[in-house]
Amino acid sequence: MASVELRGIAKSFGRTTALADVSFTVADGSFFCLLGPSGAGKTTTLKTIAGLAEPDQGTVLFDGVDVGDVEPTHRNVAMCFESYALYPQHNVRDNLASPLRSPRHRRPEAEVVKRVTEVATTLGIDHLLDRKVGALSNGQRQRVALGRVLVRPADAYLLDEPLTHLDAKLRASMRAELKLIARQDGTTTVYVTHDYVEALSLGERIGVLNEGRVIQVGTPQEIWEQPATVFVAQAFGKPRMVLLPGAVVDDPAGGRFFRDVSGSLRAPLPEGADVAVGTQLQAGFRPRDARVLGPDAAVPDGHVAVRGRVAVTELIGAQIEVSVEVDGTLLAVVGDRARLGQVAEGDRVTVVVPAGRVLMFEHGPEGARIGP
Ligand SMILES: Nc1ncnc2c1ncn2[C@@H]1O[C@H](COP(=O)(O)OP(=O)(O)OP(=O)(O)O)[C@@H](O)[C@H]1O
Repeated sequence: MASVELRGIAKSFGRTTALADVSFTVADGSFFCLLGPSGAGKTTTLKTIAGLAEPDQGTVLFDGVDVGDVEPTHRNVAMCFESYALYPQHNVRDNLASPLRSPRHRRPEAEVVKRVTEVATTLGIDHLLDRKVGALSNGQRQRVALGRVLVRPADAYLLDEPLTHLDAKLRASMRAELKLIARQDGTTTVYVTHDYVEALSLGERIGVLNEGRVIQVGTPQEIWEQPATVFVAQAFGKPRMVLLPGAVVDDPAGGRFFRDVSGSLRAPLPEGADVAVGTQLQAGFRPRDARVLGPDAAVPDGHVAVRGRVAVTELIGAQIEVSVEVDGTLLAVVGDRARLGQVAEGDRVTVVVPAGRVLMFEHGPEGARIGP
């Protein structure tokens, strides 16, 4: 086991910049999720850690030691790619056992059998041990590929979207298993995903990557409650965080506040924020934090309100999603069917949100959050 640190990694392929500036540290024995959209540079980051991609700039350190000159085979990391490399003509048992039979990591046969059985049982593929890999479904193959990584002790596991080909139910149970395995073994794990639910549920810390840059690193709670930018805020949560454009205005009673372009939302500025009058900002809140009231409802204490018209309602099981149009911006609210079920398309409504749940961001898709 080892800590893994990346310092200022840059990597280009021809004219494509895959990594512009990537720095983060994964503590020894911890589970780190790297989240980002397609093309963000997640796989290239993993390959750089594994030594399969040589950075143009920057340093990779294991336990504080620069591993720039250490060959991939000597880095003692186990990596699982999304496009898994298995031996199709061999059965599952031999595929799982092969890392433990290689000259470098050879183990006594009794230990190999024990370990293979354990891993196969954990991943729910023990009934497939005698089956040829070529005769498996994609989801089964993906679990074999993951098993090949987990079967041998390593300083770090590097997992690239290892659950994408599984159905939702299996993915959820594999997530739980993975969490258990990583905790029990205490192996440093870097887990790449573009699924925010996976990142939030698995990661002790999460690094958010976009266009080859680390935008924020933090615990799931920090990332959720204090997103560094609009990009991070909108990368987590479905429906996405709602953003209303507006500007800072003078409060005749003293101080300043935020007013959205429709003029109906007035929200306090974050404590300590020193933003000039006229500065364009965006107010953001999570659809789950909002409630829909009647058009003339009184605004509850400690809440802010915005008025609009219901554009669409959509039933999602016991929940209902209501899209409210406010001066050209669609604003999603999610809640219980029982609570929101009375709302009909075309209704005039008041959307209320606890003032403490409203975040302020600078203008633009990369706008930084203002406040502590
Ligand atoms: N071998 C390569 N040759 C040329 N360009 C590459 C190569 N590998 C990656 N890239 C480019 O670098 C960028 C980052 O790619 P990378 O595979 O790291 O992204 P990713 O976040 O893992 O994406 P995905 O989620 O789609 O797998 C992309 O623009 C990609 O096209």
